[in-house]
Amino acid sequence: MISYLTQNHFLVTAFRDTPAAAMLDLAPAPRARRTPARAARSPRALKPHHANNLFKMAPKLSDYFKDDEIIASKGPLDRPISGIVMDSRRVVPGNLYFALPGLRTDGGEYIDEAINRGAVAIVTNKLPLHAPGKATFIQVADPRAQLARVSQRYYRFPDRDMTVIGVTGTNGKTTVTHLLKHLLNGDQRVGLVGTINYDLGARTVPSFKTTPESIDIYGMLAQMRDAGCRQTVMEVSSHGIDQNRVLGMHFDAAVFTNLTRDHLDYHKSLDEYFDVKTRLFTGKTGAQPKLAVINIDDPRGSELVKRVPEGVRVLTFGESPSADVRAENISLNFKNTTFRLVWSGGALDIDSPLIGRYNVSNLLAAVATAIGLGRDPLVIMSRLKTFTGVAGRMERIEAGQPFNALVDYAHTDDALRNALGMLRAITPGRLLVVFGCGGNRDRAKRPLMMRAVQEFADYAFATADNPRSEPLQQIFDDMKTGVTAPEKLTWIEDRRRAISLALDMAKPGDCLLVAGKGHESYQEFADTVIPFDDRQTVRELINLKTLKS
Ligand SMILES: CC(=O)N[C@H]1[C@@H](OP(=O)(O)OP(=O)(O)OC[C@H]2O[C@@H](n3ccc(=O)[nH]c3=O)[C@H](O)[C@@H]2O)O[C@H](CO)[C@@H](O)[C@@H]1O[C@H](C)C(=O)N[C@@H](C)C(=O)N[C@H](CCC(=O)O)C(=O)O
Ligand SMILES: Nc1ncnc2c1ncn2[C@@H]1O[C@H](COP(=O)(O)OP(=O)(O)OP(=O)(O)O)[C@@H](O)[C@H]1O
Ligand SMILES: N[C@H](CCC[C@H](N)C(=O)O)C(=O)O
Ligand SMILES: [Mg+2]
Repeated sequence: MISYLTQNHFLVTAFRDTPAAAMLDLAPAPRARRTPARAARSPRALKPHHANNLFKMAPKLSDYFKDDEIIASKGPLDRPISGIVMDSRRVVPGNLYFALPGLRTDGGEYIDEAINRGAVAIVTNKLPLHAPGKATFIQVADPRAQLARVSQRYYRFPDRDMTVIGVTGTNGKTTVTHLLKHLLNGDQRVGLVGTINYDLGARTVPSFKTTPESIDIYGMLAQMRDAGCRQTVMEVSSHGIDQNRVLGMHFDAAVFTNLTRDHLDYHKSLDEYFDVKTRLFTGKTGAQPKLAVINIDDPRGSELVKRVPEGVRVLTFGESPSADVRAENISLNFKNTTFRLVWSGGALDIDSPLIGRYNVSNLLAAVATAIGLGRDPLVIMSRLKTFTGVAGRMERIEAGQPFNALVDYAHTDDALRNALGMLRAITPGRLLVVFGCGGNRDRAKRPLMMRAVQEFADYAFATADNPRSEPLQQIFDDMKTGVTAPEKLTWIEDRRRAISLALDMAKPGDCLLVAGKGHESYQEFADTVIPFDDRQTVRELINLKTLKS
């Protein structure tokens, strides 16, 4: 459990390892049927024989499992449950606890705790020889996969009540989902699940995982449905696919942005990372999408097109002349991006404040998806005009300083190369960078990120970016192996001080990029998370320095 103060000074208690739904009460109870207890409380109290009938109708444990999903069981299967949970610490009386095997521990270790807290049923991959107490035990082959199936049933298939769009790829998921939400927002409300927040229709809450656990996702989709959302856009991370967090989800469209190096701490190789992403398009997540929207400027995208099964409609996008939806006459500058978007049905002149060539790709992805789903191109065009950008993605900080200052979420070598390459081309003065590498993440990307920064920046400050439980010195040592120009680099552990020194160095005409944390409002250490927001810090420091001078 991690406690921290948000920038607004509200105490937020983040159970990073537990379902956000439990923590933030994101998951609604499934819409109640008239159970005997409810019926007795209601003014239209039922006669006893009606109550008996309703009791028979109340959902039971067995209603959430198909016979062939159960390998063996002990105890009654016809008992009602009060909710589903995957963390023993969150169990309340009447719950069904899923004991999931994990990378660090095994949920099976916490079965006794779950039962002590009142769990009435346990799903596990190994049945205990002597089942303790009166709880029902259900043995299944893959508890994580079963969790998704049960969650989907428990929340009554909310994905089938709305148009669901899943966006995957190494970079651009957040940008494309926010763009899509903006484009599709009209008569019908649009829900969103992703890195920055979860928009549930009636309320928006900060996010704790890009793609949350299946129990959270289905719970959130149920809330969106109840709030009147008929569409939802969702970032689908490779962890999410691999851990069956979206198993069984009916995607109306699946979007592929790109694939570059990341997360090789988790995936064995780039090929395996790609194979995992591919599952979203081939039906290996349980259901084939109706539409696949794929970036063919990326060689992995062209490969993906070949893997999409027949029956899934494919719409390709990119700068490539063979793309179904393509960009022509691209013009890039620091203020806006313009291009002509061409597809078989016509052409649109795009003018967007999103800067950088990669944003042409993001804009194509979003517009191609909206067109592919049959939305009116003229409405798309008019909505695009009012899209101002995504928090912490090339976000400009204007505090009266005589140089450009930007905060961006680039945290891979590819993203850094793109972001810095773009800024290099439009910066008359020097390009200064503050950046770090995340702890407990892909160690091998660290030297590559350093190399990318050294290639483009005139001067860089290497600092902390969520060291988590790794010693910062170890992260720095990994980064050091990528240093090519030590004279253009300073190591500063404290991120605020690194930003301060970079601001001291900046002169008119220069550009400062603070990369890696984007919208994040915290800095995560081994056992504490402190409030930290790059945007706020840059603004504050500029104001302080202006006052002093
Ligand atoms: C690497 C990774 O994805 N790890 C996920 C994995 O953790 P794990 O296998 O280590 O789980 P574990 O700690 O061994 O615990 C096993 C089970 O025991 C349970 N448990 C544990 C302790 C206890 O007292 N009681 C109890 O019941 C846990 O709830 C869990 O279900 O399973 C856990 C839930 O079962 C996840 O919360 C956890 O995500 C961690 C927090 C995480 O940081 N994930 C990141 C890397 C992630 O998923 N990121 C992607 C975005 C990536 C991108 O940028 O593209 C995301 O979608 O957010
Ligand atoms: N299409 C793209 N191609 C390459 N780089 C991109 C692209 N879009 C955005 N970026 C870079 O990657 C950073 C992250 O973008 P974004 O948040 O949209 O990606 P994401 O896929 O959601 O990332 P994450 O997996 O961390 O949630 C941006 O700040 C920018 O530097
Ligand atoms: N979704 C990414 C975000 C990385 C952001 C960066 N600030 C870091 O902590 O490495 C991850 O969890 O790997
Ligand atoms: Mg994201």
